[in-house]
Amino acid sequence: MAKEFDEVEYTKADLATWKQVLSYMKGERRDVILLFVSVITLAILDTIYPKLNGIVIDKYVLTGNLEQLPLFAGIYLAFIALFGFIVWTFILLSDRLQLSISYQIRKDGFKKLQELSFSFYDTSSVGWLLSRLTSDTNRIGGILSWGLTDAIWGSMVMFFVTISMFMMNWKLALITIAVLPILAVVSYYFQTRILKQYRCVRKMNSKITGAFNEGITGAVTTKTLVTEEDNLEEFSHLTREMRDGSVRASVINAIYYPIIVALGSVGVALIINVGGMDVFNGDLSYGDLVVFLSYATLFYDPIRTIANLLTRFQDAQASAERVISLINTESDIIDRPDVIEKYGQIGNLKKENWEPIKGDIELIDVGFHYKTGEKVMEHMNLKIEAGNSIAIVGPTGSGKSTIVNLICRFYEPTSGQILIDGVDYRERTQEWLHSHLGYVLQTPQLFSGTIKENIRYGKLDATDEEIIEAAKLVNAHEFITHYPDGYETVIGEGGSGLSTGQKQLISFARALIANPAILILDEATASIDIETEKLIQDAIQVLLKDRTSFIIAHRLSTIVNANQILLLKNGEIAEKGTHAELIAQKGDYYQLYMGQFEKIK
Ligand SMILES: Nc1ncnc2c1ncn2[C@@H]1O[C@H](COP(=O)(O)OP(=O)(O)OP(=O)(O)O)[C@@H](O)[C@H]1O
Repeated sequence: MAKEFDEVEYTKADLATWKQVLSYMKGERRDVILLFVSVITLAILDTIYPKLNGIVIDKYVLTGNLEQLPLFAGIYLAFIALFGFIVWTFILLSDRLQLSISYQIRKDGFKKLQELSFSFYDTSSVGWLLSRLTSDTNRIGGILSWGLTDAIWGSMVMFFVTISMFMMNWKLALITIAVLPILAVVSYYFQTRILKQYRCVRKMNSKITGAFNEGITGAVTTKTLVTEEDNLEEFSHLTREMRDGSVRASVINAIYYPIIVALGSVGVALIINVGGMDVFNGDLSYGDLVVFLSYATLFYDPIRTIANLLTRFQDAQASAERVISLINTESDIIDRPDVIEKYGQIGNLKKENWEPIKGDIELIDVGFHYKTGEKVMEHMNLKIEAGNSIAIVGPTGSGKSTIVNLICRFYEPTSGQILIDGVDYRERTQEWLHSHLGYVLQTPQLFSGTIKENIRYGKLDATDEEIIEAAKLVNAHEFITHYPDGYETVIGEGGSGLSTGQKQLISFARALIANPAILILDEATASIDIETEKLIQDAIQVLLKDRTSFIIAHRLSTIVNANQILLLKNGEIAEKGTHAELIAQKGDYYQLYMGQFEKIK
């Protein structure tokens, strides 16, 4: 089953995962050290600041020694300036660390997505993958930068304040610390509940994103099926649940904060009570009492931060597991080490060892089943000589796409062999095969950019002349030059602004300029006007010339012109031959021809 948009599963901390996540900080060693130093310095300054107040009260205010106050004003100013500088430094460093970690994880994730085979995409939805590379990576980056900053600052403040308190008055120090366990338990209790609500809100948010996605991509279908009202009701239900979850989180927050403040006040009240007596008895100065009151607040504050961090860590743990599992996913189709050694891999292609390709293809006893399904084909044998075109026809689900996916090595046979120029294609790298392979999809995939750029995707170093030549050969030149900007015309995402036929012609030009030895053409079924249809039929013949081609064919002209026709039925080659031979056989192809192709002649 495809993974859900934002599957939320929470597990215990896993050291191996965190070790791998922490390795992303390796390159940032200098920033991490600087961050540690600045946060520890901040905690020290936080501890010193109340002491300054105590000294001013005891030494100058209470003694009336006011002439020294301007000196202290100067010290305060210097202190505040240093404080500001440290805060600036750690905000900058934390942000930088977060961005850099997220960037590196995202880069590795994207690289992995490029490497993974088709079978991976059979079970992972686009939404699920997007969540991994966006919100999950942000969460990991956040916990490693801001989370770490908060944790170090919080624990260091508590550490320095505790030392300072014990140095001043151990009795008051113990009273301050006594409130700590109650605060910690209460904070953890509430933070866990708040987090639970936020998870629920996030899950709803993911579902809403999914609903938006489906609403936008399926807008036409929704309208034609008149399901707007049902969709709206479903969407309202999701947004209501999200609102309710957010309100619940706010309510818990609203209860939590007064309780924390009240508990903190209990600590402060105890200090005033006991400390007041000590001042009265002369065991404590006024200044130190004021310092203790400040310390109580300073000491309790990090509890909230740390409790919040502990719960956020659980979230980040789930994110880390999902992202790391994605990054560690092994592709089902991998080249053998000795093959990589000889032919290289992306980043280090050893093209000098690449044999030129002719385009002979042979399937020997090929059997195949998808990971999740039953056998799609068994003992398939087929031999195609270089330069020949094969039209594959057959009912839906008969295995047409499967056979071309196997030839492209998007999937590998589960038994048997596929030979290219007499050699098992696993003896060479995927890059070798794919660089000699062109695939024109039924729905042409165009990218936002100019028409020229779209054609150039086929051969990145193509000259403008080559691009125009290719466009001319596939009958695209004329309509392109009709645009005021010609080849520089900017087309939108997915080729919006162009008709289906025009998109097809551009994708033909792109395939032609790549000049692959093996071409796969999934012919479009969409009917287009007669004039464009004729242009497309002619362009297909140009495209197929002198290369081994497989066409999942729907047009009679393509089928008739093919060197061989394969009629597939339940993953088997039911009939094979030229059009004339198969018509003469009066078998299934004949029936199909009479019943279906006849109409679309
Ligand atoms: N990714 C997949 N995972 C599991 N089973 C699959 C997958 N793709 C196809 N199948 C199954 O394999 C069989 C052959 O499918 P295939 O897509 O090759 O047929 P097809 O002839 O191209 O069909 P169509 O004309 O509808 O595109 C079908 O039974 C299909 O359900």
